[in-house]
Amino acid sequence: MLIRVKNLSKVYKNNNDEVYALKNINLEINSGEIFGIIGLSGAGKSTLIRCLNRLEEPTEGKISIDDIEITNLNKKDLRNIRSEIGMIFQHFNLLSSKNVYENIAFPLELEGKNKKEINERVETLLKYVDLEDKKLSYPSHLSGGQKQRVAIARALANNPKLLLSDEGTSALDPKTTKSILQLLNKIRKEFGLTIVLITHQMEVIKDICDRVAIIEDGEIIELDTVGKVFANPKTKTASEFVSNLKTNIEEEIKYEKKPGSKLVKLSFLGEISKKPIVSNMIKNFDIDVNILSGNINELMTTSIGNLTIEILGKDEEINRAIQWLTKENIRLEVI
Ligand SMILES: Nc1ncnc2c1ncn2[C@@H]1O[C@H](COP(=O)(O)OP(=O)(O)OP(=O)(O)O)[C@@H](O)[C@H]1O
Repeated sequence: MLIRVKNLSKVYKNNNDEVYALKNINLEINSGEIFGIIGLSGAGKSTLIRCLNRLEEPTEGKISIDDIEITNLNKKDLRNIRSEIGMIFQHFNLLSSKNVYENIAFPLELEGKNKKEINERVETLLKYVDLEDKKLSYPSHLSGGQKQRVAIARALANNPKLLLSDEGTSALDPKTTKSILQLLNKIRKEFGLTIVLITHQMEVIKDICDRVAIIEDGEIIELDTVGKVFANPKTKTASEFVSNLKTNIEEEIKYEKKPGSKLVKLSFLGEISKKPIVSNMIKNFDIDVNILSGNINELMTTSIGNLTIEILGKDEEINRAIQWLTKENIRLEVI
């Protein structure tokens, strides 16, 4: 589903208080894309994702989904389009009095499907999310990861074209988070679904998203492919999110810099990481290089390498080498 958001604003009014939760948001999300929205607490993420299915009413602006302007729809048409949008939540929102089978069957019952259709669909979904052995269990007897699998199966029951995830992995441990993200990616690939997710974890963006919007105080302050934001974050907030990912910073700090040397942190995006940059640098300039730390972050569509090196030599030679690195389009930071 192609989503277009134009000049979207949301103001919450409580008595005499006004909160500007979203300020003039513009974005397009492509069909089949996994689009991440990241921001700190209170930035406006939930408000934004909830406006996409009108769980929250926008104050101003337009939202269209596959060229249908949802901001204008009457209740009946809104219900129809909502049946094509699935949603999962941080705390799963399962019905505690219904077992796994009944939770997944619930949206199908609301759609008026007959028992046979419901049974076939629920069995298929149980298999898909790998929970066939839990079909008679109640939510209170499931782990967080299992609960989210049930919620995903329920969200997929009516074959939606768009899946919204409101912090869908925030309550899960890192290993379970990975497995849920893998499941979401499998769903996107196999069903061609568009997925929009909000999160405050850069790890989630790194692992699964094609593009990311960074939201702060109700505004989008950065929007690009995940690779570009990782390799070259433009705002302070984006830099902080990126650097919060595990790096070998501690080792760098422990390392004692020798007099006359420079510590340089290099970031390589995609193809460039395959070039023998360091050995070319040593050949071209009268310098020595010590590699202090390195890591590679695998993103959805590319990879980013980070390398921290110590360059030893005469000042002017080191500076020439640094200039050369910049010309090779390598992002670098002298520490
Ligand atoms: N129903 C409401 N009434 C009044 N203010 C609200 C309401 N819902 C959200 N807000 C305010 O709108 C702003 C954005 O909130 P929102 O929940 O969208 O942020 P968020 O980025 O999802 O935060 P979190 O990560 O903590 O959930 C905040 O200042 C919040 O206090």
